[in-house]
Amino acid sequence: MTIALDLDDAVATITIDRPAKLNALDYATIDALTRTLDDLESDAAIRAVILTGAGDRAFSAGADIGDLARSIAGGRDRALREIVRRGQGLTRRIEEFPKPVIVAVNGLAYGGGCEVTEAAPLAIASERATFAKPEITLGFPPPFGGTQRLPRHVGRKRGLELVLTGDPIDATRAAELGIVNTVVAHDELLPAARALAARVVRHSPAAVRACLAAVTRGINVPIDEGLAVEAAWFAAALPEHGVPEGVGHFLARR
Ligand SMILES: CCCCCCCCCCCCC[C@H](O)CC(=O)SCCNC(=O)CCNC(=O)[C@H](O)C(C)(C)COP(=O)(O)OP(=O)(O)OC[C@H]1O[C@@H](n2cnc3c(N)ncnc32)[C@H](O)[C@@H]1OP(=O)(O)O
Repeated sequence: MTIALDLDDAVATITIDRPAKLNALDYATIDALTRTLDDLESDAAIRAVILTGAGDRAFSAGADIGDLARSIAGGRDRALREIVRRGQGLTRRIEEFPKPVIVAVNGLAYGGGCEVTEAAPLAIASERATFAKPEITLGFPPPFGGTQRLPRHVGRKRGLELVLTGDPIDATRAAELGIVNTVVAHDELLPAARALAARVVRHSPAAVRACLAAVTRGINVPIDEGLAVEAAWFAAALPEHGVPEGVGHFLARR
Protein backbone atom coordinates (compact mmCIF):
# COMPACT_ATOMS: atom_id res chain seq x y z
CA MET A 1 0.00 0.00 0.00
CA THR A 2 1.53 3.37 -0.93
CA ILE A 3 -0.47 5.49 1.47
CA ALA A 4 -0.78 5.30 5.24
CA LEU A 5 -3.83 6.46 7.19
CA ASP A 6 -3.91 7.47 10.85
CA LEU A 7 -7.17 8.35 12.59
CA ASP A 8 -6.75 10.40 15.76
CA ASP A 9 -10.04 11.52 17.24
CA ALA A 10 -11.66 13.84 14.66
CA VAL A 11 -8.56 14.24 12.48
CA ALA A 12 -7.37 11.82 9.77
CA THR A 13 -3.76 11.99 8.59
CA ILE A 14 -2.98 10.59 5.14
CA THR A 15 0.70 9.98 4.35
CA ILE A 16 1.87 9.45 0.78
CA ASP A 17 4.25 6.55 1.35
CA ARG A 18 6.63 6.08 -1.63
CA PRO A 19 9.75 7.75 -0.16
CA ALA A 20 12.13 5.85 -2.44
CA LYS A 21 10.40 7.61 -5.35
CA LEU A 22 10.12 10.97 -3.52
CA ASN A 23 6.44 10.17 -2.98
CA ALA A 24 5.75 10.45 -6.70
CA LEU A 25 2.06 9.87 -7.32
CA ASP A 26 1.58 6.84 -9.56
CA TYR A 27 -1.95 5.99 -10.65
CA ALA A 28 -2.31 3.32 -7.95
CA THR A 29 -1.48 5.90 -5.27
CA ILE A 30 -3.80 8.50 -6.79
CA ASP A 31 -6.64 5.96 -6.88
CA ALA A 32 -5.91 4.92 -3.27
CA LEU A 33 -5.99 8.57 -2.22
CA THR A 34 -9.33 9.01 -3.99
CA ARG A 35 -10.84 5.98 -2.25
CA THR A 36 -9.55 7.23 1.09
CA LEU A 37 -11.14 10.63 0.52
CA ASP A 38 -14.43 8.86 -0.25
CA ASP A 39 -14.24 6.95 3.03
CA LEU A 40 -13.28 10.03 5.06
CA GLU A 41 -16.09 12.09 3.54
CA SER A 42 -18.68 9.57 4.67
CA ASP A 43 -17.13 9.08 8.13
CA ALA A 44 -19.01 11.56 10.35
CA ALA A 45 -16.42 11.11 13.11
CA ILE A 46 -13.73 12.66 10.89
CA ARG A 47 -13.86 16.46 10.81
CA ALA A 48 -10.52 17.36 9.18
CA VAL A 49 -7.87 15.72 6.97
CA ILE A 50 -4.11 16.28 7.05
CA LEU A 51 -2.14 15.21 3.95
CA THR A 52 1.63 14.80 4.17
CA GLY A 53 4.51 12.79 2.70
CA ALA A 54 6.67 10.03 4.15
CA GLY A 55 10.32 10.80 4.84
CA ASP A 56 12.17 14.09 5.11
CA ARG A 57 12.95 14.79 1.46
CA ALA A 58 9.63 15.08 -0.31
CA PHE A 59 5.97 15.81 0.14
CA SER A 60 5.57 14.66 -3.46
CA ALA A 61 7.71 14.95 -6.59
CA GLY A 62 4.46 15.04 -8.57
CA ALA A 63 2.94 12.57 -10.93
CA ASP A 64 4.89 9.37 -11.53
CA ILE A 65 6.63 10.15 -14.81
CA GLY A 66 6.69 6.48 -15.76
CA ASP A 67 2.89 6.35 -15.57
CA LEU A 68 2.60 9.64 -17.43
CA ALA A 69 4.89 8.32 -20.17
CA ARG A 70 2.77 5.21 -20.61
CA SER A 71 -0.41 7.29 -20.85
CA ILE A 72 1.12 9.74 -23.33
CA ALA A 73 2.58 6.91 -25.44
CA GLY A 74 -0.98 5.58 -25.73
CA GLY A 75 -2.08 8.67 -27.64
CA ARG A 76 -3.68 12.01 -26.89
CA ASP A 77 -7.11 10.61 -25.97
CA ARG A 78 -5.61 8.20 -23.44
CA ALA A 79 -3.35 10.93 -22.02
CA LEU A 80 -6.29 13.33 -21.67
CA ARG A 81 -8.40 10.62 -20.00
CA GLU A 82 -5.77 9.17 -17.69
CA ILE A 83 -3.94 12.35 -16.77
CA VAL A 84 -5.96 15.50 -17.25
CA ARG A 85 -9.53 14.41 -16.52
CA ARG A 86 -8.41 12.18 -13.63
CA GLY A 87 -6.16 14.80 -12.12
CA GLN A 88 -8.34 17.86 -12.59
CA GLY A 89 -11.21 15.94 -10.99
CA LEU A 90 -9.08 14.96 -8.05
CA THR A 91 -7.59 18.36 -7.27
CA ARG A 92 -11.09 19.84 -7.68
CA ARG A 93 -12.26 17.20 -5.14
CA ILE A 94 -9.64 18.35 -2.63
CA GLU A 95 -10.60 21.98 -3.27
CA GLU A 96 -14.30 21.29 -2.72
CA PHE A 97 -13.96 18.63 0.00
CA PRO A 98 -16.63 19.35 2.69
CA LYS A 99 -14.07 18.95 5.48
CA PRO A 100 -10.84 21.00 5.69
CA VAL A 101 -7.85 19.37 3.98
CA ILE A 102 -4.59 20.67 5.46
CA VAL A 103 -1.47 19.89 3.44
CA ALA A 104 1.63 19.54 5.63
CA VAL A 105 4.50 20.05 3.16
CA ASN A 106 7.36 18.05 4.64
CA GLY A 107 9.79 18.46 1.71
CA LEU A 108 9.84 19.17 -2.01
CA ALA A 109 6.43 19.69 -3.59
CA TYR A 110 6.99 19.53 -7.33
CA GLY A 111 4.42 19.34 -10.12
CA GLY A 112 1.36 17.59 -8.77
CA GLY A 113 2.72 17.98 -5.25
CA CYS A 114 2.58 21.75 -5.76
CA GLU A 115 -0.85 21.57 -7.43
CA VAL A 116 -2.30 19.59 -4.52
CA THR A 117 -0.97 22.24 -2.14
CA GLU A 118 -2.52 24.99 -4.31
CA ALA A 119 -5.90 23.19 -4.38
CA ALA A 120 -6.10 22.51 -0.62
CA PRO A 121 -7.86 25.15 1.52
CA LEU A 122 -5.03 25.20 4.08
CA ALA A 123 -1.31 24.36 3.97
CA ILE A 124 1.66 24.54 6.32
CA ALA A 125 5.25 24.13 5.09
CA SER A 126 8.36 22.85 6.77
CA GLU A 127 11.22 25.35 6.55
CA ARG A 128 12.91 22.72 4.32
CA ALA A 129 10.03 22.61 1.80
CA THR A 130 10.53 23.74 -1.78
CA PHE A 131 7.95 24.21 -4.50
CA ALA A 132 8.26 23.95 -8.27
CA LYS A 133 6.16 23.49 -11.41
CA PRO A 134 8.68 21.61 -13.62
CA GLU A 135 6.08 20.33 -16.09
CA ILE A 136 7.42 22.75 -18.73
CA THR A 137 10.76 20.86 -18.58
CA LEU A 138 8.84 17.70 -19.51
CA GLY A 139 7.19 19.40 -22.47
CA PHE A 140 3.67 20.27 -21.32
CA PRO A 141 1.79 22.68 -19.05
CA PRO A 142 0.70 21.57 -15.56
CA PRO A 143 -2.46 19.49 -16.26
CA PHE A 144 -4.01 19.22 -12.78
CA GLY A 145 -5.19 22.79 -12.45
CA GLY A 146 -1.73 24.24 -12.00
CA THR A 147 -2.16 26.83 -14.76
CA GLN A 148 -5.50 27.98 -13.32
CA ARG A 149 -5.38 28.15 -9.52
CA LEU A 150 -1.92 29.64 -9.01
CA PRO A 151 -2.35 32.72 -11.27
CA ARG A 152 -5.80 33.31 -9.73
CA HIS A 153 -4.29 33.19 -6.23
CA VAL A 154 -0.92 34.90 -6.68
CA GLY A 155 -1.44 37.01 -9.81
CA ARG A 156 -0.72 36.34 -13.47
CA LYS A 157 2.94 37.43 -13.61
CA ARG A 158 4.03 35.64 -10.40
CA GLY A 159 2.11 32.52 -11.47
CA LEU A 160 3.62 32.60 -14.94
CA GLU A 161 7.13 32.99 -13.50
CA LEU A 162 6.74 29.59 -11.78
CA VAL A 163 4.97 27.90 -14.73
CA LEU A 164 7.31 29.25 -17.43
CA THR A 165 10.62 28.73 -15.61
CA GLY A 166 9.94 25.50 -13.72
CA ASP A 167 12.36 26.86 -11.10
CA PRO A 168 11.91 25.98 -7.40
CA ILE A 169 11.06 28.50 -4.69
CA ASP A 170 11.65 28.05 -0.99
CA ALA A 171 9.05 27.85 1.77
CA THR A 172 9.43 31.51 2.73
CA ARG A 173 8.63 32.61 -0.83
CA ALA A 174 5.72 30.17 -0.98
CA ALA A 175 4.30 31.76 2.18
CA GLU A 176 4.83 35.28 0.73
CA LEU A 177 2.85 34.18 -2.35
CA GLY A 178 0.10 32.62 -0.25
CA ILE A 179 0.69 29.08 -1.53
CA VAL A 180 0.99 28.06 2.13
CA ASN A 181 -0.41 29.70 5.27
CA THR A 182 2.78 29.53 7.32
CA VAL A 183 6.26 28.02 7.62
CA VAL A 184 7.41 26.11 10.71
CA ALA A 185 10.52 24.28 11.89
CA HIS A 186 10.71 20.87 10.26
CA ASP A 187 10.12 18.93 13.48
CA GLU A 188 7.13 21.14 14.29
CA LEU A 189 5.27 20.47 11.02
CA LEU A 190 2.80 17.76 12.04
CA PRO A 191 2.17 19.25 15.51
CA ALA A 192 1.41 22.57 13.80
CA ALA A 193 -0.92 20.89 11.29
CA ARG A 194 -2.73 19.09 14.13
CA ALA A 195 -3.01 22.34 16.10
CA LEU A 196 -4.52 24.10 13.07
CA ALA A 197 -6.95 21.22 12.58
CA ALA A 198 -7.94 21.46 16.25
CA ARG A 199 -8.66 25.20 15.89
CA VAL A 200 -11.12 24.37 13.10
CA VAL A 201 -12.81 21.17 14.31
CA ARG A 202 -13.81 22.84 17.60
CA HIS A 203 -16.54 24.57 15.53
CA SER A 204 -19.74 22.93 14.30
CA PRO A 205 -19.36 20.73 11.20
CA ALA A 206 -22.23 22.63 9.53
CA ALA A 207 -20.50 25.97 10.08
CA VAL A 208 -17.13 24.64 8.88
CA ARG A 209 -18.68 23.11 5.75
CA ALA A 210 -20.61 26.31 4.97
CA CYS A 211 -17.53 28.53 5.42
CA LEU A 212 -15.41 26.24 3.20
CA ALA A 213 -18.06 26.13 0.46
CA ALA A 214 -18.89 29.84 0.52
CA VAL A 215 -15.25 30.85 0.07
CA THR A 216 -14.34 28.11 -2.43
CA ARG A 217 -17.41 28.55 -4.63
CA GLY A 218 -17.51 32.32 -4.38
CA ILE A 219 -13.88 33.29 -4.78
CA ASN A 220 -13.77 33.20 -8.57
CA VAL A 221 -17.18 34.65 -9.44
CA PRO A 222 -18.31 38.29 -9.74
CA ILE A 223 -19.16 39.84 -6.35
CA ASP A 224 -22.97 39.77 -6.75
CA GLU A 225 -22.84 36.05 -7.60
CA GLY A 226 -20.45 35.55 -4.68
CA LEU A 227 -22.86 37.26 -2.29
CA ALA A 228 -25.59 34.89 -3.49
CA VAL A 229 -23.26 31.94 -2.78
CA GLU A 230 -22.62 33.34 0.71
CA ALA A 231 -26.35 33.76 1.37
CA ALA A 232 -27.08 30.20 0.27
CA TRP A 233 -24.40 28.73 2.54
CA PHE A 234 -25.44 30.99 5.46
CA ALA A 235 -28.92 29.51 5.12
CA ALA A 236 -27.52 25.98 4.77
CA ALA A 237 -25.64 26.35 8.08
CA LEU A 238 -28.79 27.23 10.05
CA PRO A 239 -30.72 24.45 11.85
CA GLU A 240 -34.24 23.55 10.71
CA HIS A 241 -35.59 24.91 13.98
CA GLY A 242 -34.21 27.11 16.76
CA VAL A 243 -30.78 28.78 16.71
CA PRO A 244 -27.29 27.42 16.00
CA GLU A 245 -25.50 25.85 18.97
CA GLY A 246 -22.98 28.70 19.17
CA VAL A 247 -25.71 31.32 19.49
CA GLY A 248 -27.35 29.31 22.27
CA HIS A 249 -24.06 28.95 24.13
CA PHE A 250 -23.36 32.69 23.94
CA LEU A 251 -26.82 33.66 25.19
CA ALA A 252 -26.64 31.10 28.01
CA ARG A 253 -23.25 32.41 29.28
CA ARG A 254 -24.73 34.27 32.27
C1 LIG B 1 -6.11 13.79 0.03
C2 LIG B 1 -6.01 13.20 -1.35
C3 LIG B 1 -5.01 13.95 -2.23
C4 LIG B 1 -5.01 13.50 -3.68
C5 LIG B 1 -3.72 13.90 -4.39
C6 LIG B 1 -3.59 13.37 -5.81
C7 LIG B 1 -3.60 14.49 -6.86
C8 LIG B 1 -2.89 14.04 -8.15
C9 LIG B 1 -1.58 14.82 -8.42
C10 LIG B 1 -0.55 14.02 -9.26
C11 LIG B 1 -0.49 14.35 -10.74
C12 LIG B 1 -0.29 15.81 -11.05
C13 LIG B 1 0.08 16.02 -12.48
C14 LIG B 1 1.12 17.12 -12.56
O1 LIG B 1 0.55 18.34 -12.95
C15 LIG B 1 2.18 16.72 -13.56
C16 LIG B 1 3.41 16.29 -12.87
O2 LIG B 1 3.51 16.26 -11.65
S1 LIG B 1 4.70 15.83 -13.95
C17 LIG B 1 6.03 15.47 -12.83
C18 LIG B 1 6.59 16.73 -12.26
N1 LIG B 1 7.72 16.42 -11.39
C19 LIG B 1 9.00 16.44 -11.83
O3 LIG B 1 9.27 16.73 -12.98
C20 LIG B 1 10.06 16.12 -10.83
C21 LIG B 1 10.90 14.93 -11.33
N2 LIG B 1 11.98 14.64 -10.39
C22 LIG B 1 13.12 15.37 -10.38
O4 LIG B 1 13.30 16.31 -11.10
C23 LIG B 1 14.16 14.95 -9.36
O5 LIG B 1 13.83 13.66 -8.90
C24 LIG B 1 14.21 15.92 -8.15
C25 LIG B 1 12.83 16.12 -7.57
C26 LIG B 1 14.81 17.25 -8.60
C27 LIG B 1 15.13 15.29 -7.07
O6 LIG B 1 16.37 14.93 -7.68
P1 LIG B 1 17.38 14.00 -6.87
O7 LIG B 1 17.55 14.53 -5.48
O8 LIG B 1 18.58 13.82 -7.74
O9 LIG B 1 16.64 12.60 -6.71
P2 LIG B 1 16.38 11.52 -7.88
O10 LIG B 1 16.07 12.23 -9.16
O11 LIG B 1 17.48 10.54 -7.86
O12 LIG B 1 15.01 10.84 -7.39
C28 LIG B 1 15.03 9.85 -6.37
C29 LIG B 1 14.17 8.70 -6.89
O13 LIG B 1 12.80 9.19 -7.07
C30 LIG B 1 12.42 8.99 -8.43
N3 LIG B 1 11.53 10.08 -8.85
C31 LIG B 1 11.68 11.39 -8.57
N4 LIG B 1 10.66 12.10 -9.11
C32 LIG B 1 9.85 11.21 -9.75
C33 LIG B 1 8.62 11.31 -10.49
N5 LIG B 1 7.97 12.47 -10.64
N6 LIG B 1 8.10 10.19 -11.03
C34 LIG B 1 8.71 8.98 -10.83
N7 LIG B 1 9.86 8.78 -10.12
C35 LIG B 1 10.41 9.92 -9.59
C36 LIG B 1 13.71 8.96 -9.21
O14 LIG B 1 13.52 8.29 -10.44
C37 LIG B 1 14.60 8.19 -8.25
O15 LIG B 1 14.22 6.82 -8.29
P3 LIG B 1 15.31 5.72 -8.70
O16 LIG B 1 15.78 6.10 -10.09
O17 LIG B 1 16.42 5.85 -7.68
O18 LIG B 1 14.59 4.42 -8.67
